[in-house]
Amino acid sequence: MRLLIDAGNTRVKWQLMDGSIRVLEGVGALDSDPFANLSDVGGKISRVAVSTVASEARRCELAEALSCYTPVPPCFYWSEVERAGLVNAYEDHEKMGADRWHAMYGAWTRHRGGFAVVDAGSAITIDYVGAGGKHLGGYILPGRRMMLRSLRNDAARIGFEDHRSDAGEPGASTTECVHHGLFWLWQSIADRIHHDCSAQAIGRVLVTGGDASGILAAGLEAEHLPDLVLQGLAAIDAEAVGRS
Ligand SMILES: Nc1ncnc2c1ncn2[C@@H]1O[C@H](COP(=O)(O)OP(=O)(O)O)[C@@H](O)[C@H]1O
Ligand SMILES: CC(C)(COP(=O)(O)O)[C@@H](O)C(=O)NCCC(=O)O
Ligand SMILES: [K+]
Repeated sequence: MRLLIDAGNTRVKWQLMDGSIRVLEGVGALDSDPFANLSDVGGKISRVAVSTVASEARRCELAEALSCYTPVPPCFYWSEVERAGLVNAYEDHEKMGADRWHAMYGAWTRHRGGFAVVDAGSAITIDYVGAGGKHLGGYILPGRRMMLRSLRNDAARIGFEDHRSDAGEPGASTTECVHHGLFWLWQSIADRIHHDCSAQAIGRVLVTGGDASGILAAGLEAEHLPDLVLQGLAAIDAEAVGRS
């Protein structure tokens, strides 16, 4: 069986696959033993494929954590210049987060037309791909927890409650101003993505990441694929096995 891992800055997401069947899955912070559910099945793992954007130290910790469950060495996959007609816009492709490349490739394996990929994770990334597979570039913005954390930590007099809100009207308390402000920002991001897509004749938006449902609630018209990074990673790993 194949273990697929998407290690983001906040959480590790994994799926254990038997061919195309998902046998087990898990999610959790690296420090909270996210692979605990693998204890009974570790011996059945024959391949481990990883997409990570965490630091080099965290990458080593991940490999260490995995070694408690399987002796199979993890295979790390990174951003590429090109794959099967999908062409990276970055001059220095190694600088692009692996998750962005794998999410775009997951989208590319599903839709050969143009698309936008929105990954609302620790950071929010938006990437545009034209109909011919050319990556047109993207954006990186702070994500929900990052924004709230910076407001809490970097301003002395912004005290607010934890509170999820799907309201974007002007707030009448600090808590409302912060949470409505976040939703209002997401509404603006959604509008802007729709605008960019129509300007570039992109007809499809795919969204993934821990805050995908929040961005959808803010009006983003998109297909929600929570495991898009793992889908791209799975396709790339399968192609690597096919070649060997
Ligand atoms: N249980 C959770 N723990 C942490 N973040 C969560 C959780 N549920 C939703 N989120 C949201 O998901 C975002 C992180 O998304 P995720 O896809 O896990 O990030 P990453 O891929 O960067 O690890 C956070 O901004 C947070 O608002
Ligand atoms: C932008 C990201 C932090 C998003 O990762 P995430 O928030 O999902 O953990 C990650 O893709 C990354 O570290 N990128 C490197 C810089 C770049 O893509 O240009
Ligand atoms: K991610």
